[in-house]
Amino acid sequence: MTAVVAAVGISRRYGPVTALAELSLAVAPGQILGVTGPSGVGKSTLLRLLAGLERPDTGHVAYAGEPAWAGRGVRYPRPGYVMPVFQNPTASLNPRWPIWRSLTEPLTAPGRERPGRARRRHLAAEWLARAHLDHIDPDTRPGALSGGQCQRVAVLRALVARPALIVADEPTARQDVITAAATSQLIAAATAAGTAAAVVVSHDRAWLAGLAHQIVDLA
Ligand SMILES: Nc1ncnc2c1ncn2[C@@H]1O[C@H](COP(=O)(O)OP(=O)(O)OP(=O)(O)O)[C@@H](O)[C@H]1O
Repeated sequence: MTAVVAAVGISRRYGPVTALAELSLAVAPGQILGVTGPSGVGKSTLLRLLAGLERPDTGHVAYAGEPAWAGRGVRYPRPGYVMPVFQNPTASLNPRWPIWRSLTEPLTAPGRERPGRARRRHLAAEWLARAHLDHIDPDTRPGALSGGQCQRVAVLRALVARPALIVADEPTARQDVITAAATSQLIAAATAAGTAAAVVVSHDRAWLAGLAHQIVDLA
């Protein structure tokens, strides 16, 4: 089965610092790969390389068997192929936008049929309900939400356009045990159909063990 994402011998340096050295992995459709390890070991760097946000200094990344960096810039098999969830949810949620707008923004990517404003608001409400966040008004601005609520909205935002690959950096960082379990369910449900894959970074090995099919420990 062709991997959703594969990396062969990827390395990344920042000046004198080797953030990641000679790493290889592959994630098949339907699979969740967990990444753990101590602070500074290169987990976020690995996610940026797998997401195509940065180019490896050595080695190769491939999406669905196609080289990610065949030309000057990254090439995804389709718009929205990869969706990131950043460590800091405010990086995904525009503070000036109501959350319905941020949540459904991936649906406005080129090559898609753009839903109208009312449809987007309705879809946002549906996704919030799916994450047991239906008490949140879709017109709320992120500043009025807790850190944990923002983080779950950021996870939902990564799922709405049904990406092939979800890369999530500490998606439960601000969450208690119950909300972390809800986040697991969202990620697991997004991959359960067997077409999408996920790579999830966490310091919480117990939580990761309950979610991931395989775990890479960068320690
Ligand atoms: N943009 C950058 N410029 C310079 N150095 C960087 C950059 N990004 C990462 N590094 C360095 O690369 C190393 C790996 O960083 P990275 O953020 O990938 O680690 P991490 O395992 O995700 O850490 P944490 O668990 O604390 O988030 C660190 O030494 C870090 O200082």
